[in-house]
Amino acid sequence: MDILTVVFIGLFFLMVGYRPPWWSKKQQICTSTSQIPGPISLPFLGTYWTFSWIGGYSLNKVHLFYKDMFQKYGPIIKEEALWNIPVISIVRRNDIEKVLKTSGKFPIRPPTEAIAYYRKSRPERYASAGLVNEQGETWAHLRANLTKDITSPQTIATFLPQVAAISNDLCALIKHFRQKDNKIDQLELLTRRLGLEVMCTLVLGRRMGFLLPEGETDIARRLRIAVHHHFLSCRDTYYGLPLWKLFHTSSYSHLIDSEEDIYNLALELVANADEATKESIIFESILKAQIDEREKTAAIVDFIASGIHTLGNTLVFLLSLISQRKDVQEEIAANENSEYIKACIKETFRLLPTAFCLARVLEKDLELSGHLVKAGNVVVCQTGLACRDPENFSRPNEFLPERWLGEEKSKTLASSTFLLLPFGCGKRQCPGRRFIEQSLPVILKELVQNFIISYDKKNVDISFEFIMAPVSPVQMSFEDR
Ligand code: HEM
Repeated sequence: MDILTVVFIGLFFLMVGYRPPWWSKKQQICTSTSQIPGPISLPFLGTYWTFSWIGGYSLNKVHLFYKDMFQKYGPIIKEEALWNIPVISIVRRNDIEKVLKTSGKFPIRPPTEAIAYYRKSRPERYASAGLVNEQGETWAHLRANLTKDITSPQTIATFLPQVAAISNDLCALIKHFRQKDNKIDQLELLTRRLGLEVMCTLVLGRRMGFLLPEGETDIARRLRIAVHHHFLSCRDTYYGLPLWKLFHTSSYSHLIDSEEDIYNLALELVANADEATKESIIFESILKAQIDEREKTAAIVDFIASGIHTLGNTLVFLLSLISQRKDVQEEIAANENSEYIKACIKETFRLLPTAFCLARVLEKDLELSGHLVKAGNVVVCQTGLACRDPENFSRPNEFLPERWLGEEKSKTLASSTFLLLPFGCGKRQCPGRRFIEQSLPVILKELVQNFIISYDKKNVDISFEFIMAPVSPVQMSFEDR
């Protein structure tokens, strides 16, 4: 074939519109974030309107918004914050993997700006924005100095007998509070009291009595409420219009009030420290850490506050799912094999994660679903939705702990890589992960060995409160086994 024939054939294909696959693939890469689809963005205000009465979505159902957006626009979508700053969400596994794998030495999780701003305004109390919201070298210094013991398997193992004793107290409390028909009226309040007792025991080294049947102590109630308000005001300042930068909005005032309450209550708890507290491994390691003195109180506050609702809500989700399957409860009660319980917990995190997405600031330019996204952009990995995608898991909306066991296990583990990340990923992942993963089986086993748990509803109603939370009140039955 001479050169003229090749040119002629080439021209012919160009004219009839045929393009080889490699050609169209290259051509499809959009190089500007403005080409990423998403809801209409208004000048200056961006896409905030979607969460108003015009848009029809509400912040407490933000997960439904993302579900609809991916259905409407495809696997990559763009929202715009104030000043039209893009926030990109992705749901495909290979995109999520790319983003999480490119994190460098100091991964950047977008901070809760309002907290960072407030803490900066109180230099007499705070030396930085704290472990959760700091970045770069300051974050790495805090992380290295504060998390060694809380992530150590040996240290955690010493706490497990206390976790068992606390779970026992929860069972006694359920027996005390349940009605004649075995129903507990607001289960979420009891599980958060458990979260409070567990976290204080871990950090302060002594039992606080927050689960005593004579009623919630004043300090426990105030701390539980302050942490709840804190999460809600974090959500409102983070996702709402950031008017708090101009003046003290009501959500910013709530945030400050709750930060102050939690700080003062934690100080009160520390001030009442007894010998046991002083001997606590975690408490001692915080006091000895080579960090600014102010960081130590902030760390105690952050550790206690991080665990109360995350643990309490996860437990409600777990119980709501196993309540649908009596056979699973029988298996847990009878089974000495911890693999089965771990499978139930994994399946709960897959279906009802308290943290349903992971955000990062991109450190490198990346091609995500046909779009070139530049370094510096905020990308949100929607892992919760990806875990319910039939492309990733068969029968994705069903609670099937079996998928994590036996023959199915390796297939499920392979398909869950970079998707099932309830505690995040990489250097910034949750330092409480190991403690929660070891404690939850102890708590679950204790409950299931005491009770047959049932729930009238098929699915627990969830609300976004900065983390996922069950809509109050959750009524469940606890019949003696
Ligand atoms: C069910 C319980 C919990 C869940 C689901 C959970 C989830 C998470 C997630 C998703 C992150 C973000 C990770 C990332 O960006 O990669 C995180 C960060 C964090 N969590 Fe947890 N968490 C739980 C319990 C705890 C507990 C008990 C503590 C107390 C030790 C804790 C302390 C923290 C801290 C300090 C960070 C910030 C870490 C950093 O940025 O370096 N969490 N958690």
